[in-house]
Amino acid sequence: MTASVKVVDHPLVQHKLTMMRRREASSAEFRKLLHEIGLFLGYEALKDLPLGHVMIDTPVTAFNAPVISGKRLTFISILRAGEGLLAPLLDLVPGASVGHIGLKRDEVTLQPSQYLFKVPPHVTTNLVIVLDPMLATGHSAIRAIADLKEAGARNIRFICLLAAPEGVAALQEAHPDVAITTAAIDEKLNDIGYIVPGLGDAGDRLFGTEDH
Ligand SMILES: O=P(O)(O)OC[C@H]1O[C@H](OP(=O)(O)OP(=O)(O)O)[C@H](O)[C@@H]1O
Ligand SMILES: O=c1cc[nH]c(=O)[nH]1
Ligand SMILES: [Mg+2]
Repeated sequence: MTASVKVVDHPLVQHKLTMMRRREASSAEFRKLLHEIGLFLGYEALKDLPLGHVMIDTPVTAFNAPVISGKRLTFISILRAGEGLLAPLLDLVPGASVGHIGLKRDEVTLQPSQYLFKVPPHVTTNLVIVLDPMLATGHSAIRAIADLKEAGARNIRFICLLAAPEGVAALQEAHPDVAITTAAIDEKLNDIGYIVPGLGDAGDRLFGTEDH
């Protein structure tokens, strides 16, 4: 069975995404908006975390109160652009462990090459959330998740800001066990592998490295 694809269509998310897509949005605006949307995406992707209970004292009474229990979390940032989602996810779950996978897409072949793979040992037992704003051909996400499985990860979810239908289909085909949470599925890829209408190169826009 194929895992779910959840599009977070909340008006606040859609509005903020529109602001990000604008050519004239600065890196500072882009980063801030990605952070804000990342909080909503994380909220949605983690909504089934199991709860336990602990006894606490409020100023009024003792109370058996809900707390997150059981699942420990590892966030995996696909460099560079994943860093823009890592920060809001760590705001939500400060105690999560963090791994980094450095991938750079070749502009001609559209295949990613890996320059870093550094993940904590608990990926084998934790719930692993892979973060990358862009799911275009899907090659980068597919490679990252394959390498995480090779490292022993078994329980993996993927959060992105924006997906192409081609990327969603490819990721579902390669990793049918991985649920996807995104703010939008756009129309298509263009002939150089960019999401249309998209927002351009997320890494460059986050870090201000686009060609001038
Ligand atoms: O689905 P795909 O076709 O693989 O494309 C998506 C990948 O491309 C971008 O990274 P990029 O290679 O530009 O690296 P960067 O984050 O350093 O800019 C993006 O952040 C994804 O990792
Ligand atoms: O549209 C795209 C496709 C791949 N990577 C990006 O950053 N943007
Ligand atoms: Mg890039």
